Order: sequence, then C-alpha cells, then structure tokens
Amino acid sequence: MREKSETTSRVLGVVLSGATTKQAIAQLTEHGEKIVNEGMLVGIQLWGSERLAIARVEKLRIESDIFKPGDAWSELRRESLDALTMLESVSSPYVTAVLNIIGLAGEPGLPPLPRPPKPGDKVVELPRDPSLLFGIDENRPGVIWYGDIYGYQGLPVPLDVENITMHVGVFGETGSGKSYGVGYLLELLSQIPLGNGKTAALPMIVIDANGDYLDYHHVFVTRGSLGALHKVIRFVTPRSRLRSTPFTREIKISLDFFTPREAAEIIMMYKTGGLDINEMQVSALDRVISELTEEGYTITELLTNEINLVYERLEELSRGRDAPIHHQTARAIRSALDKFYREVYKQHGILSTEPTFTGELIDDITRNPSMLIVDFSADGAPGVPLQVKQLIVAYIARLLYEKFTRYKVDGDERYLLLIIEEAQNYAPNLRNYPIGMSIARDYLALIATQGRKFGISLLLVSQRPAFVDPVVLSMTNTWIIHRVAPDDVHYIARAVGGLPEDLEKRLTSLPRGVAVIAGQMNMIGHPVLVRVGKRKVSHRMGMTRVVETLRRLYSGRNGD
Ligand SMILES: Nc1ncnc2c1ncn2[C@@H]1O[C@H](COP(=O)(O)OP(=O)(O)OP(=O)(O)O)[C@@H](O)[C@H]1O
Repeated sequence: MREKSETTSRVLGVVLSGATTKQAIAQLTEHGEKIVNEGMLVGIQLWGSERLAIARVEKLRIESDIFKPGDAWSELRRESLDALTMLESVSSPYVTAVLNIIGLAGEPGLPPLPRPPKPGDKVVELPRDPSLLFGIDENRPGVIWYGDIYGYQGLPVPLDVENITMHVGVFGETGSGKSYGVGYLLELLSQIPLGNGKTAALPMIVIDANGDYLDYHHVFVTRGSLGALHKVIRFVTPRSRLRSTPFTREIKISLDFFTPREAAEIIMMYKTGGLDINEMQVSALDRVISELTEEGYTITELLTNEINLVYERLEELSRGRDAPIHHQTARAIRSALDKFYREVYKQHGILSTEPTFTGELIDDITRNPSMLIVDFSADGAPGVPLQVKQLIVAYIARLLYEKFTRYKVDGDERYLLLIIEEAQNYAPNLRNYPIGMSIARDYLALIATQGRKFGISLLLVSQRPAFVDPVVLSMTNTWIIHRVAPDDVHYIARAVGGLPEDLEKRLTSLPRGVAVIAGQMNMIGHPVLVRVGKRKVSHRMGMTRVVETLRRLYSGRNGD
C-alpha cells in the first residue's frame, strides 16, 4: 500500500462563488496552471475539512481584466504597439476551470455531495491511493488495475472481473489504439489476483482478424510461458503454410452441433449471402438432411464424404409430378450444396468428420486456462472469404453455447472470454452495414443474450460500432471507447446509456492510447478518461516502417 503522506497534494486552485453540488468554477494557482488539463480529474477539499470530492475539468478559460473586448483600452491596443507592451506588463491573466463534480471520494460508487463546495475550498491533485479515493483496497481479489487515470501516472482504474460476464465493447477508429488496449487488457486478465499472492488466467478465444494478437503466441512459443496461461495455441486454416509451426493447429470444424434445420439455413445462407433466404428451400433441405441423419449419418458426413447421398435423396424427393420438393427448389438447393461442398470442404478444407476445434478442446482450455488465437490474417487464413470465417465463428459460438450449457447442467462452473475483432463482420447491423447476412450473427446474439448465465463473456472490438448488430451491442455493459468517427459519437452515447457531455465531446479527438472507460466493470462507478497501460508483450503488428523500408528499397538509386 502506498504511503499516506502522498495524500497531502499541492494546491491546484481555489473554488470561486456560485458552486453547486454538480459544478464549480475554480481559479487555478500558478502550479495548477502548469499541470491542469481539460479532461483531467482533480480533488476538491470540501468545506475546509479532510473530505474530498472528485471532479473532472471540463473547460479551462484564460481571463484578463485589461484585455476585455470593448473595454477602455480598446483604442490604445489598436493604435500603439508600445501601449500594448505596457498593457501586457500590467495585466495579470489568470485561468479558471469549470469542474464537473463526480462525487465524494472514499466510498465505492462515489456518492453525490450533500451540499456544494464553498468559495475558497482548495482544488488539489488526487492522492494516488485507491482506497482513499475509491474505497477499494489495492490488493482486493478479483480486481484488475487498468492503465492510468488521465493526468495521474500510477493511479489506475479498478476493474471488477466479476462483471466481465456482462460483456465488453471496445470501440475506436483505425489507429486509435484499440488492439493495443485489448492486448493490455488480456495481459491483465491472464493474471487476475485471487488473494494471498495467487493469480489465475481467464480462458480466452480470440478471433483475430488481422494477426494483432500473434505477438502473444510468439512470446509463448519462445519463452514457454505467458502470465498464468497454460498454453497459447494458434489456429490457422488447413491451407496455411504455417500449419506445422509450433503450438499451431489447423482449424477444422464439424456441423454436428447444429440441428438439420440450422445446417440447412447455413448452407442456403452461404449461397445467397443471406440476403434472399427462401423458406421453402430451407425446409426442403432440412427434410433431406433430417431423413438421412435419422438413418444414422452425421450432418458432417453428409456434407463431406457422403454428399452423393444428399444429392440422391434430393433427386428422389423432387422426381415426378407430385414430388414433395418442387424441381426448381431442388435445383436451387443443389446449387447451394455444390458451392458449400466445393468451397468449405474441398477448397479450404474447413469441414471435417475429424474436427480439431472440439468440445474436448474447450474442456481442456477451461480446465487449464489457455488462450486460443483463431488467426484470420492473410498468413493464417490465405484466400479464405469472409463467409467461411463467419461459418467458423458461428461454429465456435454454437460449440461454446453447447458446452457451457452442459457445464451448467452438470454443476461444473467454468468461464471463458470470447474476443471478436472486427465484430461488425460477424454480427453486422444490416441497416447500416449491408455486407450480407452473417451466418454467425444469430449464434453471437445467443451468447450475448444467454451467455452470461453460463459463464461465456463476449469482448467485441469494432472500428464502427454503428455497424454492429444492435441486439448484440445492447448486451454489452462495459465500454472502452477510443477516438471514434463523428458519425459514431451519438450512437455510442446511446449504447452506453449516456456519457457526460464533456466526455462525449472529447471522443472524436482523443489521442492514441487514451480512452473513456465506462460501465459495469469500472468500479469508480463513473466514466473516466484513462491512458492505456504499457503492454508487457510488444505489438509488432500495428507498427509501420515506411521510411526505413523506403531507405532499404530505394536509397542509392539516385547515386546518393
Ligand atoms: N497505448 C499505447 N502505447 C503505445 N503504443 C500504442 C498505444 N496504443 C496504440 N499504440 C500503437 O499505435 C499503433 C496503432 O494502434 P492499434 O493497432 O492498437 O490501433 P487500432 O485502433 O487497433 O487500429 P486498427 O483498427 O486499424 O487495427 C500501433 O503501432 C500500436 O502499437
């Protein structure tokens, strides 16, 4: 625990008259003028006592009595530079700060003030002691400490791991630092304090759109450990040249967790992109698959080695005038089956009667907490189209749902975090983002609405939250918001259930690596600005080396 002497902070300003319990205007001291920034938190020593209020600086204003518009010096300022210099020498500008009061320090949730600060109350730096400030002991089990509160190096935000089950959304435009920040959060979640100096990792599956998390795999492979994680395994598609590298497996899935009806939907949706799904075709294919599964075949067998059986049964059921399946419907189904078989099974090798991403794997990683990275980068999934990736995500979501329901029924409580980068590609909001229906959307919605009861948490990462399915998005309850596009601000503020106005205004101009953190996990109980902490594992993927590469490729060509 830090020394209490740190709490005697230096005075940053004094409260002026007219304060309410929600807002105060303070004049800054010379020291305050040097270090106070807009967006920063400060303390107000209330009523001349030891009680402390926490407030956020909404706005700074510089004032001067001699440089007021239309004052008696206006003409002089206009006519003479000498006079201007003279005025400058006698003017004494000062800075006022508008402070939005958050609540009383020292108690969880920061309760509201019973009465306003009085004129002359001191504005001070926050003590870097979480128990004095938030009433939360630094060593409390189940709390991870995230980054630094903006303006206070060494004063992190306490996050309650218990509330991760209510799902997390991380938003920010490209280059705002989302992936870096998520990596930092995953590092914290791979060492959750349990008390008595013990730590444990939360099992995690990362759907890694661009290989942003492969540094964790690399470090695990070279060092043999990463936090309290047991293993870090990378999954690549079967045609990836990386498939036989260490701690790397091919991802092969089956469709046996799905019902015949769901499998029929998936196949038809795969063909049409889901935009034009025909109920008659889905139920006819459901009938064909159901009949054959009742005869003892698995759905995966039917869509791989035994595809001819499906074709034959389809043909039988659509032959003749009174056939139960119209021949045109059969033709459309045949074409969808062909495409699914050719691309998913033959070309990309994803579908298999011997899947590698299995229920046993989930048993293993939840018993021995591990990180699985599904590498959808160009190296990990070469040439694999989005629809196949959506199918893989749908499968993983369905498998997790199935497994965790079973754990619950058996009284075998387990937890897992499913991280989805570029969430808009798997759970799209079709009104704003018409990429075609995602096969994964309904299964992710299932986890979003039901998962928390079973111990599955979602962490959705997106550049454009307005493009994410509103049902899925509305189920997130903790938000880490980096710099976002102006079009997204309103949408985010609504999804978050309202942000303080001054923070909302800041969202489009946050520097890289600074975010607003709000919602259930944030134990301060109020949205705060935070500087993301330093990762232990570097983030090579996000780096660019334009100048270095130009030098390597082209220097010397002009004879220099
Ligand atoms: N807090 C930080 N400290 C140090 N470097 C950072 C920080 N945040 C981001 N960076 C660096 O900035 C670059 C962009 O960050 P990052 O890749 O996380 O952005 P992003 O929002 O995920 O972008 P995209 O959506 O395009 O993937 C990377 O090189 C990353 O390492």
